[in-house]
Amino acid sequence: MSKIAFIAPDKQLYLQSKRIIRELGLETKIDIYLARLKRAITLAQRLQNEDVDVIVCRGGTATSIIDSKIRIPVVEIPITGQDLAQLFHEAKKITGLAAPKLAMLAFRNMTHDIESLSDILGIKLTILPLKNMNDITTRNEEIDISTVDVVAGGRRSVLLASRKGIKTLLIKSGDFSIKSALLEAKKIVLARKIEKEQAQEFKALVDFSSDGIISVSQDRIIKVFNPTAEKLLNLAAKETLGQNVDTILNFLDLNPCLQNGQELIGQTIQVNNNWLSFNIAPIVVDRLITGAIITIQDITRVQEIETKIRNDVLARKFIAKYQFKDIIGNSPELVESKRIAQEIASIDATVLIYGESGTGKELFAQSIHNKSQRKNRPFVAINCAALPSNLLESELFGYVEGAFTGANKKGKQGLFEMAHRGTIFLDEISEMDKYGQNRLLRVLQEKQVMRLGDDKVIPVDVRIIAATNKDLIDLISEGQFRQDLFYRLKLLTLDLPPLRERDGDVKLLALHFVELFRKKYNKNLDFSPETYGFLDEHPWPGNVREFMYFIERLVIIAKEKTITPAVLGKYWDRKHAVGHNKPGASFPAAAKSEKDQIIEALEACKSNISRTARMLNIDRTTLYKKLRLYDIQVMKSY
Ligand SMILES: Nc1ncnc2c1ncn2[C@@H]1O[C@H](COP(=O)(O)OP(=O)(O)OP(=O)(O)O)[C@@H](O)[C@H]1O
Repeated sequence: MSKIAFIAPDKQLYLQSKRIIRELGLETKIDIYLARLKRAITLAQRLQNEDVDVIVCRGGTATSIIDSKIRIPVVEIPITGQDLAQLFHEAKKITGLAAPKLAMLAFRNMTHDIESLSDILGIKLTILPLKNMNDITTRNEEIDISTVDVVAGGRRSVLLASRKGIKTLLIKSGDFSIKSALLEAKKIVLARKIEKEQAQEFKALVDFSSDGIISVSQDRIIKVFNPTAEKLLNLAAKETLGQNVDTILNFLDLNPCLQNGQELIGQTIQVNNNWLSFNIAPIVVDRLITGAIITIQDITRVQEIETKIRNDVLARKFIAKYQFKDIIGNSPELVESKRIAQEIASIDATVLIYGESGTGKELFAQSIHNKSQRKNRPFVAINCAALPSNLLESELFGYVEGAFTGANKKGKQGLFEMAHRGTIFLDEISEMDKYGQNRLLRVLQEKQVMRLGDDKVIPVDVRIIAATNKDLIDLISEGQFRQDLFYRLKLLTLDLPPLRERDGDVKLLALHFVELFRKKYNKNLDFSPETYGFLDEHPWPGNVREFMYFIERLVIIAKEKTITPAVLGKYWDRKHAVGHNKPGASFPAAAKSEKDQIIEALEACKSNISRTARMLNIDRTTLYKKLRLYDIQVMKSY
């Protein structure tokens, strides 16, 4: 099948063009057909489907094919100056007049420049333009025999005119006209080849792009819908191509782009539970907006890559290491807490953990994360009491370049962004100030964060586990805590019992920690059976943490191999006993000022906050407060 099809409406033109094509040596490149009007249209449509690049045709048949909305170009055989000169010459000959009055019925596309030529040749010419085949009859009826000497036109026009008794001339295409049409067709084939190659390259680019790409025409019809767009929007291209974009992407406003050429960058929209980023740009041809290109990115993917890079770069591993099996304890209270926590793990909702300091709130939070569907995603923990409120906010929500004095030049990703798809553990939530609470509430409500100093929202999918050792209801009544935030947080609550209420757990924990620290410090040490009972009597106000540090210290400093209650008394830490010592085992409280005591303890513990708090036998929150109260600077970061 050749790329050029010549459709001759009559036999004479068929034979003439066949000869010309042979003369030009184009037999293999051009196929010739004989067909008129309706049959020619059907033929053209078939040829278009058979990959023909261009059709060559003449007169009314060419007009009819073009009108049939065929998609491939149709080259019309023009009426050239030569054809006209020949026609006018014959008109003079058959009328015997020097200046015959000639009426020409011709399709408009055939009559370019005819009028100026008729002036030069001294012919009185009236052109009766034809829009379609029906016009032939109407125009013929309009011809006034008294004012016309000759009628020229196609086969049908000539037939009707001769019935009126007027002299007629058939407009014939000369060889030159046919050749120029064939050369034009050859040029088109070449241009289409280049165009097709470019389209192929463009298609490959679009098909393999990791971005979704949609192209829309000025009249809002979808022209391109690539495979990534299909995947991201969960729509098949065959259902969207040719459709109005407003019915398919009704959440996008294309007016500013299609009407004013406005670009839109990074509009984030949630589609089918996926956060997607949309860019819209106009297609401008010769300063006219001819359509728009929409590109789509999966934010989740972008964020995942960003988080991964960031984590790799910062070597910050947001990993939860504990699991439920690491939580030691057999007491019914603890067993029940573990049971509830495991139920909670399977539900993807906000959790609020209540428990005194050191009861294992973070341990439970990590275990919940590790048993949840988010277990392969980040677990990010932050203690809300550890940082002054403005720093806490920038840590949690991030900031943009120049958001505040001292802000990192390039801005910073907040922990919420880093925790995307994972869990964030907000310990000591009661210490978050009102601004932080407002922002947190927005995150919970809208599932998006806004960096400090920014006006762009970043969608985040984070499960929040908050913990407190304070009664939030008391804080609400004091106006310190937002009630609406409280209700949002307490969807699932978990109460952790203090160690003093866990029957039998002290012994289990003692065995566990002795084993742990014996290995760690390579010491051989055991407890006598009575010692467990002795340890059990202590209220352990700092709960498991306090107990764990106590055993660690004992393993390090005891020189005896077996720890009896008497040996225990010997190593009972005096400072450790301030305030909450076991009844009857009180030691004199230090006479130093509280500030000095704290500074001394900080030095002894190399600024380790947890150890310092343990040494002073206060919880970490209280220590942070006292540090602020006495304006004590801690050199090492905590
Ligand atoms: N049941 C337990 N079994 C083993 N280790 C425990 C248990 N409970 C707590 N721990 C250990 O005690 C320490 C304190 O636990 P964790 O930090 O989870 O307590 P917390 O309630 O979050 O404390 P705070 O409120 O002071 O932040 C951790 O080292 C943890 O591993």
